[in-house]
Amino acid sequence: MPPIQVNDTTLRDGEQAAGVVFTVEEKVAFASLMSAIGVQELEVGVPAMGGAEAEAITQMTRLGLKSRLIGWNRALTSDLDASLACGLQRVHISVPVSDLQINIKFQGSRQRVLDALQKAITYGRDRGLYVSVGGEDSSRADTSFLLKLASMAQAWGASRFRFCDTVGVLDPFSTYSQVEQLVEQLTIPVEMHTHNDLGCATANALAGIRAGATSVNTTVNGLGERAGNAALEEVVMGLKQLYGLKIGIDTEKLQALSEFVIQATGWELPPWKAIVGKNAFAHESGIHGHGVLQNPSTYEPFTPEEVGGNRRFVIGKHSGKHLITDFFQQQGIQLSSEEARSLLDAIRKLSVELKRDLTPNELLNLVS
Ligand SMILES: CC(=O)SCCNC(=O)CCNC(=O)[C@H](O)C(C)(C)COP(=O)(O)OP(=O)(O)OC[C@H]1O[C@@H](n2cnc3c(N)ncnc32)[C@H](O)[C@@H]1OP(=O)(O)O
Ligand SMILES: O=C(O)CCC(=O)C(=O)O
Repeated sequence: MPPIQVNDTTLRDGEQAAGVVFTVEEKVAFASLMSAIGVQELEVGVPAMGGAEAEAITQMTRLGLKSRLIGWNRALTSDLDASLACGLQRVHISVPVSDLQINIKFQGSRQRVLDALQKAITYGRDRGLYVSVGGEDSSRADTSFLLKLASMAQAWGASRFRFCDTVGVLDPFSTYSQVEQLVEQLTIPVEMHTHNDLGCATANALAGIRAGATSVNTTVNGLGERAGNAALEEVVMGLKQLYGLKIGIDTEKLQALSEFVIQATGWELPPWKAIVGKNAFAHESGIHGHGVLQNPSTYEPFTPEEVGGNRRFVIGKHSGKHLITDFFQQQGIQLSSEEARSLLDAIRKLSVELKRDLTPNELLNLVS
């Protein structure tokens, strides 16, 4: 596989999640953190919004970060002026490519879309900008128009084309075949932008990469419009675990990044969230505990340390004697197997009554 890069859009599509606002300080701190852990590119926001958004982007451009910074724009020269005013050297220009979206935004005229795109690309290139182009709603577009627009964008000077599954309607198989055609048609890199409306965002991002895309949009915790985007932590660990690709991002910082976004949004994650959820490395069940105590690989695909997390053993309704014997041993209490058996009955009873796992104190009280 060719080298893959992440273009993380937590600061743009992530913040578009209904109800989320990052402060200027949070945006700047997040960008610095992402740069420090090796994320290659950051889509930092929408300069045309002005105000605090433009202020945050301007501050980020002055930091001299290692990550490349790119701003999101409509196909309007006024949007590009706003990006230039923030000091950005890279711009992403988005145009709708499905007829459904073209009807809403370009009066149903494909030609108007092409004209606006040509004008915007030329305007950006004339000012020395790196130009990436996004085909909004690519997955629902007429394929021949998508391929035509992408080829023309390349001819007009675009340096990358973004394939967007804007409303998350593809599965990995359809993603693969659509992206494969784009990759075959273009000489510029293709970037994946996938949404999670059907729970396929990460799988589709990886399928696009398998089809030849070399850049991928992610957001930390999968934050983003509606059901969110492909999660940074899932895509990076997917590339590493499934394809053996280490893309230069320090995976041991994934947990800290996730916590940063939880703090900044005020939104907790479901405990079962892949990679960074509270239960991603937690074990309560007897059979799992028995296995993990001997060899964590029995029920863990990789170590929690690899993603900056912790292994937790939880004692509750589903636990078995090995797990509770180990817990009490760590408290300096040796249990015979009969004692463990009778304690297990008490643990189950109390756990059912309380409808949850037991705390260390509750467990010690049961013994005393
Ligand atoms: C799939 C995506 O996530 S796309 C990114 C969407 N992100 C956002 O919308 C967040 C930031 N957006 C904003 O702050 C505002 O929408 C702004 C500043 C961009 C524009 O605000 P407003 O001028 O108030 O317009 P509003 O948002 O109501 O409508 C969008 C306008 O952009 C036009 N537009 C939409 N997409 C494009 C495009 N790719 N190229 C050119 N024009 C476009 C619409 O046709 C509409 O035009 P109109 O003002 O002439 O009717
Ligand atoms: O960059 C684009 O063209 C649109 C990106 C986007 O947010 C989407 O399609 O969901």
